[in-house]
Amino acid sequence: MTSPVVALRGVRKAFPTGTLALDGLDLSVNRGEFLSLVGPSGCGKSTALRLIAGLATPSAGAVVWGDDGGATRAPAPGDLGVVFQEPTLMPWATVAGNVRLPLRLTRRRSRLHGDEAEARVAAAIARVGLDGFAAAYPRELSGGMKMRAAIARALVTDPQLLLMDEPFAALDEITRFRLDNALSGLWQGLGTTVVFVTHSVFEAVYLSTRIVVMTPRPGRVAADVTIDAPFPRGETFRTSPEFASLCRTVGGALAEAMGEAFA
Ligand SMILES: Nc1ncnc2c1ncn2[C@@H]1O[C@H](COP(=O)(O)OP(=O)(O)OP(=O)(O)O)[C@@H](O)[C@H]1O
Repeated sequence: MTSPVVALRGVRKAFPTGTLALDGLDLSVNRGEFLSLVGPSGCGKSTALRLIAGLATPSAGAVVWGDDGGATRAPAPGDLGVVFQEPTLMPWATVAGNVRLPLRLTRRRSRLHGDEAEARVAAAIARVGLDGFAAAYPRELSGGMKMRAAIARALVTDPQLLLMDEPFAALDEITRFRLDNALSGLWQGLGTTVVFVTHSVFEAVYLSTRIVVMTPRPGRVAADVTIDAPFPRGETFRTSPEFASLCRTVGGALAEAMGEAFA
């Protein structure tokens, strides 16, 4: 029996410009899963993520948290981690200073003492493979390292849900593969629920336990595909016939959603 962390129920989102981004979107995010959203450009993937993050509100329908039978209780600060395509680090602060920020914003609630907060920051930095860079400034880091710092910052509060909007899209392919591996390892180790937006069917299949394919705008669910290949999934999986077959299934569902034939 799966238990939802959050569900979008009959969600519609219309912007004041007249754009109808989402209409009739029903999507449950189950505890512990790695869920990817794929879909044509402009179908409302980021909008769906922003609604879950509480950065926007639905025009109709509801965002329902937990098993509370329909209450729309928003999560407490620190229960959510968000990572965008741009790492958005504070340039004047070190890696440790950037990673510490969410703890400073939520410390009163979590009553973390200074030492405990520092230990959490150090652990988060180590988790993403940035040992030795705690005192470095963002300008001293590569694009991949900046993204690792952004992930450490998102994970430092041990969120129950991690939302990621095309986090690796701007990185070169080798760095992207490395970060996919690092993220997959983190997810397996932490048991956090992840919702991940990507344009890459390959990346979605490699990382996910489930992929939701969305229709063109206004977005809703076109297909829901379970990816039940075992973890860890290294290069052996990436080059396997099973991987190729799953990519064909998801690619086919995407082409169908777009009303195209998939060769
Ligand atoms: N704040 C806004 N005001 C007006 N229109 C918006 C706003 N945010 C998004 N949109 C529009 O809503 C639609 C969905 O946008 P969204 O960014 O959610 O799509 P997406 O699937 O994430 O796109 P992409 O894959 O290209 O990143 C688009 O047509 C976009 O232009």
